[in-house]
Amino acid sequence: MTRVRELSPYVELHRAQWRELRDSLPLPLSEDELVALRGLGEPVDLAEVADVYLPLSRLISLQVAARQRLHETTTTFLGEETNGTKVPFVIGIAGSVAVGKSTTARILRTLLARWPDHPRVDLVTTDGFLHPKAELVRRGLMHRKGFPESYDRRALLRFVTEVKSGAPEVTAPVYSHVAYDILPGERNVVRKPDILIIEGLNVLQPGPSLAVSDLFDFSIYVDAHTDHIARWYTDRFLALRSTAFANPDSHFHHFSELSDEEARTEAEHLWRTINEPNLVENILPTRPRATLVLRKDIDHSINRVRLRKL
Ligand SMILES: Nc1ncnc2c1ncn2[C@@H]1O[C@H](COP(=O)(O)OP(=O)(O)O)[C@@H](O)[C@H]1O
Ligand SMILES: CC(C)(COP(=O)(O)O)[C@@H](O)C(=O)NCCC(=O)O
Repeated sequence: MTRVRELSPYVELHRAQWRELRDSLPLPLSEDELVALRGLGEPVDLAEVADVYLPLSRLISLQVAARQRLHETTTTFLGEETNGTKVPFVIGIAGSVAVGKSTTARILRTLLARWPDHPRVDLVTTDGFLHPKAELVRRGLMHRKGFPESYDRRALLRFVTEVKSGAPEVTAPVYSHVAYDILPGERNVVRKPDILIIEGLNVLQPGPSLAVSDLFDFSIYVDAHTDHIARWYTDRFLALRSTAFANPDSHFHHFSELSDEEARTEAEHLWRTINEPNLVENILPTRPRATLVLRKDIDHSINRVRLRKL
């Protein structure tokens, strides 16, 4: 194992080194199951699940048990009964638009739920905590979607606090890419999970006071070269013309008729004016805070893993 440098809190491992840490765990996922978890344009294969995600699920599983013992220590110190109650273990997954966070989150969710010690794994995406469209318009933030100020950060913090406090049922709002808005009356319900995964662009942002990242027990940053992500964003935009944009109800339906060249120009404009500045100004600066960084090559494959060990 190579150290990044002396006295560094990180260890950086090539995939071949990280793979060894699987410790002969069997692969509990079939090809068909993986296909159902993959997002548009995400080519992750079973070899990557075995090499990258299985060791990761083993590390997290060990940390879930250790964290539980730590909570019990605090409860005992306070003179309270432990009663065997478990505090949900919270994992944050951050990274740019179009880097593949949602695929990472879904694979991890599925693998973690196959461990007997923590079968109840819930996944919530932070787009549900975007302010509704009318509020974004009122605040002049329609071109800042995904920036920290476009979210109701207090509601997100309250949501995770309630889940960690053991509330029997906590609900989160639901965002729709089709409506381009929060869906009124729809809620995601979370009922005392063993593990909660929170996935979103800016989940690792620190706050002026307590931020949601302060409640994470483990965090993952999905990383790639900015120019590569720009290409993935454009490629996905082109592919969305015949999938999501083809839906007449889609907010972006007018894009479905664009030629390749027109679509490329539009995607590059959206990338340059919204998603790249958000990545550079807000998301990338949070990378050093992540417990684990998954670094992708231009072909989307994960080739390096950086773990914070201190
Ligand atoms: N305009 C859109 N219409 C429909 N689906 C979309 C649109 N933009 C993104 N998506 C989907 O939403 C999910 C999240 O995308 P994104 O926020 O870019 O994160 P990531 O690519 O890192 O998972 C992906 O599955 C993507 O395919
Ligand atoms: C909905 C999003 C802000 C991502 O939300 P997240 O779940 O990461 O908080 C993003 O996918 C998005 O739609 N951005 C707007 C700019 C664009 O469409 O490229």
